[in-house]
Amino acid sequence: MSDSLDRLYQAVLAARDLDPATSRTARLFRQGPDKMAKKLAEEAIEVVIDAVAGKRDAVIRESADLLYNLTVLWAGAGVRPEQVWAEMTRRERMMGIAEKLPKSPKVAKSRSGNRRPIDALEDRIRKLG
Ligand SMILES: N=c1c2ncn([C@@H]3O[C@H](COP(=O)(O)OP(=O)(O)OP(=O)(O)O)[C@@H](O)[C@H]3O)c2ncn1[C@@H]1O[C@H](COP(=O)(O)O)[C@@H](O)[C@H]1O
Repeated sequence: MSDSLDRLYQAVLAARDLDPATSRTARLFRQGPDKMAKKLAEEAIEVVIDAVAGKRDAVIRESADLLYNLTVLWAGAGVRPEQVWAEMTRRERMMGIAEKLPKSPKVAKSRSGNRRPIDALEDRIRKLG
């Protein structure tokens, strides 16, 4: 899958400076990050609605639209796909290590309540050295 997204990302970069009248991607870049974010959110909602409705084929189509709009947003935000793959690999490794760790009491959320389990796990692994 990452190969497809890598190719799409390169295509999005290539379309960035095309004529917005004929290129949706160029138009999105011209409209800026707020529009990119709006389109991505809209696509995510369309995937959700179709999934809840059990429309499998629509979920497939809308998921492709979602991934397209995600790569456009990445490009607009200066995020490269390999940075996302690296983060996913990091988490995969941590989860792999986690399976071998002794079970620990559920990590209490910090007062702000926004502690992500993956970050708490990373702290545990770091403390174990
Ligand atoms: N992969 C895609 C791709 N996936 C989805 N889309 C478009 O994104 C839209 C997502 O659905 P929406 O319901 O949001 O679109 P819509 O119904 O037309 O409504 P609006 O977005 O116009 O409001 C669809 O119109 C699709 O045509 C894409 N548009 C372009 N690409 C690729 O991006 C590259 C650049 O293409 P251009 O943007 O055409 O230069 C090429 O490699 C293309 O294949």
